[in-house]
Amino acid sequence: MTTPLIQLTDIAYRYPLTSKNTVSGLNFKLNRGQVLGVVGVNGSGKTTLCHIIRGFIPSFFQGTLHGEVLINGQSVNQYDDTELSQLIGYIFQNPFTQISGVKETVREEIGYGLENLGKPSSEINRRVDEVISLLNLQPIEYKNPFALSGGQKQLVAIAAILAIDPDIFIFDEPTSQLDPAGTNKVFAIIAQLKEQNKTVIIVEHKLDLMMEYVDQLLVLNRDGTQAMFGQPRRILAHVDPDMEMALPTATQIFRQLQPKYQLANQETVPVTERDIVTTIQKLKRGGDV
Ligand SMILES: Nc1ncnc2c1ncn2[C@@H]1O[C@H](COP(=O)(O)OP(=O)(O)OP(=O)(O)O)[C@@H](O)[C@H]1O
Repeated sequence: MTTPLIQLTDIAYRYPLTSKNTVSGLNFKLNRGQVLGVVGVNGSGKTTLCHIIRGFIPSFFQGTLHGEVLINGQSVNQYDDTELSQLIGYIFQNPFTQISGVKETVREEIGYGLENLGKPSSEINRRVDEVISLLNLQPIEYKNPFALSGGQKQLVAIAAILAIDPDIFIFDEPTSQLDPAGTNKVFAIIAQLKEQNKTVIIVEHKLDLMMEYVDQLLVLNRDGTQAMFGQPRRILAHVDPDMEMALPTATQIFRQLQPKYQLANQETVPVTERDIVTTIQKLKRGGDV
């Protein structure tokens, strides 16, 4: 049996000076090449979970952490900082957090992570050129990172991580500052990462878009406990209506069609546009869904 790339066992964490756990009962595995979507209401602990996987907790945030995070079979705390930055790329929810503040151009900013890893300048230049062209950042290449809009900063933050080419990418709401064109660009990159067999964890409120790419879904309850983990089509078939969970449009349409066409509850439900179109086509032909 292959070792999962990421494995969480009985994770519970409490921030310093707080009286109860922010997240608890987290147990799941992710294999290389899988894309995990993380959903839950505001404050349910999505960012906290990302910090735990990246090892920022408890090294940076302190507090009380129970349980174990294994990356490739080794505890995340046993990697040194350089190894971890090369292994896991982290795109912060707030791109302002990610800008180093020590570089004067976008080009230098994008190469900064590689520079810290001690890469030769020829390699840094090659990688920076590649990601600038991938994300069409040529028009802002020589701008000061602080002069950028929020959306541009977000793309530069993503570019800097892509340049490092880690095995694992954690995207914490990567499109929060982006317009639809920028959002599509980010999802196109996620599709590419998936083709390259990278492992991706993404926190994202744009459920319909996210469903096109994720293999696994983790749903957090309001209190930071794990509600569900598994294949999206399966787990969304079993969402308790009392959970106040936002559902993808395709799943909502299916739920609305169920009473009209007397469709029994299924083991799987449509989660993408293509899923629901196929379901409707079958219904029109009078077939089973
Ligand atoms: N440094 C901290 N110290 C104490 N409590 C914190 C700290 N950071 C976050 N929290 C609390 O932990 C809980 C989970 O926060 P977290 O940011 O992980 O949730 P989230 O699901 O990512 O939220 P959002 O969707 O709003 O980004 C919240 O109640 C938050 O106020």
